[in-house]
Amino acid sequence: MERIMDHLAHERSKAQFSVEEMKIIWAGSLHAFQVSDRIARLVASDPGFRKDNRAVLSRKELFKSALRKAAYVWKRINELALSEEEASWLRFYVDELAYAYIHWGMFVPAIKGSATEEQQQKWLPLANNMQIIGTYAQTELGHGSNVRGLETTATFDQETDEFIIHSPTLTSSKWWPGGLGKVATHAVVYARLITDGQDYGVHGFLVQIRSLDDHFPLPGVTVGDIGMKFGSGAFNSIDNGFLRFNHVRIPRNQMLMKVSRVTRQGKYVESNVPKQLLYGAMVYVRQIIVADASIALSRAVCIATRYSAVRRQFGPPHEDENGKGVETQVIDYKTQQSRLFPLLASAYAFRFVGEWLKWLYTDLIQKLEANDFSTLPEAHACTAGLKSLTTSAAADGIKECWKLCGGHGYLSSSGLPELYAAFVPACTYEGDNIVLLLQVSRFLMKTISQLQTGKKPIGTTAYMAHVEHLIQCRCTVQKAEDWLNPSVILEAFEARAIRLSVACAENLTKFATPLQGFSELSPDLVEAAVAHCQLIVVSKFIEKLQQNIEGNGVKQQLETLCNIYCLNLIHKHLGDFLSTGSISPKQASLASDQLRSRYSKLRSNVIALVDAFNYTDHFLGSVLGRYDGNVYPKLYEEAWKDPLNDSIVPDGYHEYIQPLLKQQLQNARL
Ligand SMILES: CCCCCCCCCCCCCCCCC/C=C/C(=O)SCCNC(=O)CCNC(=O)[C@H](O)C(C)(C)COP(=O)(O)OP(=O)(O)OC[C@H]1O[C@@H](n2cnc3c(N)ncnc32)[C@H](O)[C@@H]1OP(=O)(O)O
Ligand SMILES: Cc1cc2nc3c(=O)[nH]c(=O)nc-3n(C[C@H](O)[C@H](O)[C@H](O)COP(=O)(O)OP(=O)(O)OC[C@H]3O[C@@H](n4cnc5c(N)ncnc54)[C@H](O)[C@@H]3O)c2cc1C
Repeated sequence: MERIMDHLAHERSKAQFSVEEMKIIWAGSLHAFQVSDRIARLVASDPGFRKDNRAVLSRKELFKSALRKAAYVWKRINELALSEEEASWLRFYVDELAYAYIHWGMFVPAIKGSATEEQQQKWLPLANNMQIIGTYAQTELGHGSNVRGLETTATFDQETDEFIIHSPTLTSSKWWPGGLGKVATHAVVYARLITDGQDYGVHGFLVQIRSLDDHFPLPGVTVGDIGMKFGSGAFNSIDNGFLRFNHVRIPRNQMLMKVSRVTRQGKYVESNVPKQLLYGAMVYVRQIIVADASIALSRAVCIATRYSAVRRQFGPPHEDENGKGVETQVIDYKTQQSRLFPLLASAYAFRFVGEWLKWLYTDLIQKLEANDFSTLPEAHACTAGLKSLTTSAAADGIKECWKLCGGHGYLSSSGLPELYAAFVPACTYEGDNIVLLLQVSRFLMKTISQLQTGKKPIGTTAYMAHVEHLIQCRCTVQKAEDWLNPSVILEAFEARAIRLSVACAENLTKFATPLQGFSELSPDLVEAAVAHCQLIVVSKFIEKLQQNIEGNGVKQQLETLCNIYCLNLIHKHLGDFLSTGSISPKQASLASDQLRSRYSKLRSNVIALVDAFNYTDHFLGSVLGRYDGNVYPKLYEEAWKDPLNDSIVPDGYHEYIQPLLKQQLQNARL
């Protein structure tokens, strides 16, 4: 048997902590680690889940392959009688975007969140058994961010006890819903509710769009795919669709009636729950997207880190562990470290804030069930803000990782182009990132105005209670080591965040109306929101370190990562920290010194830190990120697999190359 050479073994031997213990920290618990590890291996060893040919498939082949895999996933879930938790891990590791993401991720949560108990009893078993396949049809051709501006109508017909769903204009066509184009049989459709001639705004309706017998669109329904999207593979395996209704009738009881309902007599009746609960599915998914951001970024970082340890360029002659003369590993260049290590730290930071956000969401749901809506505004602000912050950083980070791998990063076989193409729309879907930050700033301005009324800020805004101190406090750092003190870091971030918010609140008063002020100051408001969200990530990382963290050297590594995450943010947003007087130029320079020294401290541990993600080679899907570091032979092998190399002389030679060459030859002879 061929011995598998581990080109990264020397790197692994340098680690100063227990990788196995870190895997548990990354997974969240021993149980989560064990389940996810088992399912990851199950997927990796099953040829039915092969994905290495995705980049060369045509759109139709890619789509069909995604359909096949989705059906195979369902079959395996049933054959193996997987629990809900195991099934989620299976879908996750299969790593193929398909209609099932929207069915399970949005359609089912929308029903759970907005349907009455009775409606849930009818529809959830059908959806849970995949007897119907659903999509989430909110966005329209002319309206995405502005949900209140949706045009599709749902007009109540008292005579027949039905709603008539209609698309009055081209711009009212539903546009983008995943799984809609070719697969979904049902949709949660967001439409303006009209009864008794009055428009009550946007509500959710459950509408069947295709026959369950022959899959043809039902009468009055026009539906199709919106076309190819950015990048090969990636989102092209999903049929994002368009949908138009021509007076389609649905029974009255297919309005999702938890938040409000229409009676048999056509009377609109509000329940005692806030109307924002209609947007509940978005809060749920935004929280999941934060976890996705840490996964996507950590995948890219794992690839770039392993490859940076394998790749060698320039440098004074070194001897490797076998005494052979070699060039410098690119990971030892300080520029490479200053680009890569903050991304590694961010992956961990996002993991922990994602864990916390999941807790916040679970807590919200428990409170909502007890009719306590008090934490809804904060949960909305946190999910919106952290979704925005983490997806923007992860998308930029993946792109940086591809550049960190030089030319080879641009190859499909690096896995990075597809990862980028698949992840970058997360900056737009579930709310454009800027629009979401403006929601956060609205929440911050409201919190600040309530300080004057004596209302005590809670949760992630609790720091605002100390506004008087934070507005005038001075950072105490005198030497580089002082930057390792978590309370010093926290105070600097709190001071920057509150000073930016207070400046916005003061400036807003200078405008004739709040609307005008919000519009004029929106870039500043976005910066204040970013500062607040970064503070949340920083504080949750620091809180994580205060927990009981077991394992040889694990806590020390996490402390170093936390320091790098925070100090790099100070470095990147120095303008904010200096202009608000939160730190001085001298302290900024000490922060940079400390950051450099943290990179050196982390260096020998980075391969082990990416190993702790516990990603199989199947999941990573990258020649550059292989666990064994055996990059070059495998790149060469992959190159041979390209369809262009199926023949020695390419198709088209006889039509287009040979005549050209012959012509040139004849011309030369003349
Ligand atoms: C192949 C390789 C594989 C690689 C894999 C790697 C990648 C893995 C990724 C995994 C992918 C998963 C698949 C994902 C599929 C994507 C599916 C996408 C679906 C969608 O996009 S669905 C459509 C989403 N649409 C939006 O998000 C629209 C955004 N707009 C809005 O949310 C709202 O319109 C608005 C909030 C911005 C403004 O609305 P409006 O004007 O009505 O609101 P106001 O500003 O006036 O606010 C009113 C008050 O309501 C509060 N509010 C607003 N929203 C909410 C909410 N959601 N919850 C609670 N409260 C809310 C405001 O704060 C206001 O409160 P106030 O007290 O009055 O101030
Ligand atoms: C891959 C993918 C999958 C999707 N899946 C679904 C789905 O399953 N179901 C569904 O319903 N939708 C889906 N969507 C649609 C998605 O939710 C919308 O694209 C998103 O909400 C943004 O809306 P928009 O496209 O209208 O952007 P726009 O709002 O038109 O944004 C365009 C620009 O205007 C700016 N802008 C907009 N409003 C403001 C403002 N008030 N202040 C300042 N700037 C502003 C934005 O920042 C952006 O730069 C999907 C989208 C993508 C890309």
